[in-house]
Amino acid sequence: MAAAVASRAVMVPRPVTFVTGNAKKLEEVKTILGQSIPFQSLKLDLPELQGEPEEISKEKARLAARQVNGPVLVEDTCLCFNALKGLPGPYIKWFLQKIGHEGLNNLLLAYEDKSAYALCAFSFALGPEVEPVTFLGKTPGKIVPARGPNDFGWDPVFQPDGYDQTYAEMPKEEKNKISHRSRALDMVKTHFAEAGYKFTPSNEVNKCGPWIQILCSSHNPKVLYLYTQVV
Ligand SMILES: O=c1nc[nH]c2c1ncn2[C@H]1C[C@H](O)[C@@H](COP(=O)(O)OP(=O)(O)OP(=O)(O)O)O1
Ligand SMILES: [Mg+2]
Repeated sequence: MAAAVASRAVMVPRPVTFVTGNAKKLEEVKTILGQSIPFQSLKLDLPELQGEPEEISKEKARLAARQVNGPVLVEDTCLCFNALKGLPGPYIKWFLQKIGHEGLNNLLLAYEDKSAYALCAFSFALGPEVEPVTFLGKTPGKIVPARGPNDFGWDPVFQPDGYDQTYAEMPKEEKNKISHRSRALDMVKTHFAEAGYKFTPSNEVNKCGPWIQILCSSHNPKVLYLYTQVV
């Protein structure tokens, strides 16, 4: 059976590359994905569109796929305040840089509603000619005065619903269980599983390094091999 599939395989000798300029994101993605979707990473700060999170993420994937000329995974993260109708949203990076944690709290001073949600939009593109698919993960919570270590973005000011700790105060494993990022990655994993991607060790490939094959199953018209690298 496996041999029959392999004989119809179209080789795509490119790894899935996760493109990000953010080392902390990469760390979480590595931990959450584990060995389920092995990938390599490329440190690149891609230009970002203005607009809705899904479109920003898709456009990042298109740019990344052109740069890498192969399969890519990217993500865009938003922090959305309900009292501000979803802002700062995708612009959180610049708000955080300019006004910091205290400034983010101050934005909500005039409102009783401190509720917010963290949103992660992952996009996966098989290559520069293929339209990306997007997966959204959302975690509701509220904005609080900063608590906990200040080592990842707005983690100290975001307290997810049902917890009395901020993202920053939680053990990493706890954040990774409930985070916007892990929820979106669950959908990425499901997509890979439903599309029929299977990880099959290949002796051929293993000879050239720590590579793993993803075998895209027979319910796709073409059988693809994607090579992904464990980093
Ligand atoms: O789980 C998180 N917990 C706290 N802060 C976070 C998280 N995830 C992203 N962040 C920060 C990074 C950046 O200040 C902004 C998102 O902007 P965003 O454009 O998606 O990230 P980025 O420019 O750092 O990396 P990339 O090269 O992948 O676009 O929120
Ligand atoms: Mg960015």
